Amino acid sequence: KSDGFWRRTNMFKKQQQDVFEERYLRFISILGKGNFGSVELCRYDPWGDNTGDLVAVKELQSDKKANMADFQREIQTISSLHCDYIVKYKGICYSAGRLSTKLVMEYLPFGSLIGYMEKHRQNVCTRRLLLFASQICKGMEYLQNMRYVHRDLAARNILVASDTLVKIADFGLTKIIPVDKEYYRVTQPGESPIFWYAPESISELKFSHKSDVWSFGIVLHELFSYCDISRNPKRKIGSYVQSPSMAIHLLNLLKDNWRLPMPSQCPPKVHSIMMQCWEFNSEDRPSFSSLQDMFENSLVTLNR
Ligand SMILES: Cc1cnc(Nc2cc(F)c(C3CCN(C)CC3)c(F)c2)nc1Nc1ccc(F)c(N2CCCS2(=O)=O)c1
Repeated sequence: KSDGFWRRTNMFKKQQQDVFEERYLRFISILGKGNFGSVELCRYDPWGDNTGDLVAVKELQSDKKANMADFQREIQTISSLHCDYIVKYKGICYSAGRLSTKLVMEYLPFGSLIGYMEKHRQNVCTRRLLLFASQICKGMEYLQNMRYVHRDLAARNILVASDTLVKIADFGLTKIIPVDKEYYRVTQPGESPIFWYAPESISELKFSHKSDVWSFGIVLHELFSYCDISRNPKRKIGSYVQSPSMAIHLLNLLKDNWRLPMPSQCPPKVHSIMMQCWEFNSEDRPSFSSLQDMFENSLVTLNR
């Protein structure tokens, strides 16, 4: 079995598969709703005196039984990940009444990176953007070592734990790369906006660590554009609109070597890293470990 397999199965680390009792899970507010289901802020308060922990609880839309298998896989995935730059799994809650399972995770108070950047864009300096970028890169390097492909890396799926810490969230589309292959081919097109997709993912539905690197380049662009999608040229070509003709249009643009322009006040070195992530041929793109070195160096030079 591959080393990724052994690490995932936690043969050596007793899985604290904590079960949370629904009666102690006190609803506070809805954090987000989507086609995936919903994520709620709750307090797990067995003592009933408000001393319990705040937790983020994700549950499937009850009518989406079809996704139950996907949700089970998401729970299996997130419970196997132990990394400072990935949102932490806390346990599961079987809600008897609704015959459904809820995924309990740590609560990150600052919300999604997009909301955070919109709110704090005035005082987030380049050094902090590079810190966030290198943290996302570390999280992705860890995922790669576990032989997982995220497949939906985007600023909307990055959460902010504090002013100096961001974490990767939402493993709903994450797949394991089989040991004998370098990529995962999905059977039907997903629902994610093709804006974050590598060319081979658009044209052949192929996903690999190198297609995650392409998406990481897009996240870099989002970071250094302060997640301001209004100033985002690809929005104009409507790549938020999912349609086959749009995919062909985007693919031809990429084949003609069109790429997102450098965001204003983005350091040229960071732009060159983005361009390396956006090499048309997946094998020409850097790995997350070599990207990590590039950030270490740029953080150092920026310090001087
Ligand atoms: C696991 C987790 C831990 N902590 C947190 N904290 C968190 C804290 C917050 F104040 C907010 C907002 C901030 C803005 N005001 C207006 C509303 C609440 C917030 F949205 C989140 N959220 C988590 N998950 C989560 C929540 C919500 C989600 F829409 C999505 N997702 C969406 C599609 C991919 S997604 O799965 O990432 C994941």
